[in-house]
Amino acid sequence: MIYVNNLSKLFGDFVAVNDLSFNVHAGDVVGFLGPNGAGKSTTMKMLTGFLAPSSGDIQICDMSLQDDLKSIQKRIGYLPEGAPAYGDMTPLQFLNFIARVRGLKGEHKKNRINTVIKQVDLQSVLDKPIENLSKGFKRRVGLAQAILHDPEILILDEPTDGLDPNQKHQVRELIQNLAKDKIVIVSTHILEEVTAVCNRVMIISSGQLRFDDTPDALLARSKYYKAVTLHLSYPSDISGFLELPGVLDLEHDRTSGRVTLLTQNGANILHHVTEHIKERRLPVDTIFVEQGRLDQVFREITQGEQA
Ligand SMILES: Nc1ncnc2c1ncn2[C@@H]1O[C@H](COP(=O)(O)OP(=O)(O)OP(=O)(O)O)[C@@H](O)[C@H]1O
Repeated sequence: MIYVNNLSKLFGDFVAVNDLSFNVHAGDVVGFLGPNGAGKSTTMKMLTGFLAPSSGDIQICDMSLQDDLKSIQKRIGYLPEGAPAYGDMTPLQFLNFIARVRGLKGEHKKNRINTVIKQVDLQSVLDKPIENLSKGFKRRVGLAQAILHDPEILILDEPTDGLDPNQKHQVRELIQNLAKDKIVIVSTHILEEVTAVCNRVMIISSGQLRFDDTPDALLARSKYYKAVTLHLSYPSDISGFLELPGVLDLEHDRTSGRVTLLTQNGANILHHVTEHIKERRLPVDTIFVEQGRLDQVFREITQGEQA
């Protein structure tokens, strides 16, 4: 439903987006990750028609973005970076204004405005000027305008930025509910958000696509995937762990007493480890199997850090 072919964007000589190609289909909730300046916002701006590509081609709903910009923009809801809005308007005035721009009328308009106000929980600030609202509420006003016309495609540039933990949770739930029959592309710096909300992860770095797969596949790339981490109550001889089948290496933090056993190719090592602990009567008070560490795998993919 979204086809992106060889998309690039140059600002002068600087290549912000470098030959990106990917497809996105209905039901995809894509987490768009990358370090600062990776090209996420620039890509989103091109997908929404706010920025013209230097080269490449975008097709959305069987239309070319270049030729059918207006029809495509009707199908897209976009929360730009920083959620800009007219600061002197109240959220209610702003949503009425956006509803008019989107061509909503009569009862339908009223119903949609009331629905989104409830969905993003704006009731308490409806009549305050947007410029006086907290960052979190400004973000929610931005989200409300993005979903007001019930678009098929939602492109959200850091929707949870500036929200408190409760609001973050609420916005993630909202995205999950909205995502059932839509395409959602959401950029974030919060790695855990991707596993909580998305069924697909795209990582870009220096304008290039470095990873495109499921959150589980991302975790499986981590050197800590299925690693066994345990805590020793007091220092002991742990060298025997390295002899166990499937154990590749061992990390030992002597200060905290934490030991992590890395596996060979994600082997299941837990039973060998627990047997060994029993045999040697090691003073282990906590033990768990790791899912993989997102921060480490993100660094590895974006900076080429060795596993
Ligand atoms: N209008 C512009 N003129 C010149 N350079 C620009 C312009 N817009 C973006 N850039 C540059 O392009 C690169 C990509 O920027 P972009 O905003 O897309 O990154 P990002 O991945 O969204 O970063 P962040 O996570 O910090 O928001 C950056 O180096 C940025 O400085």
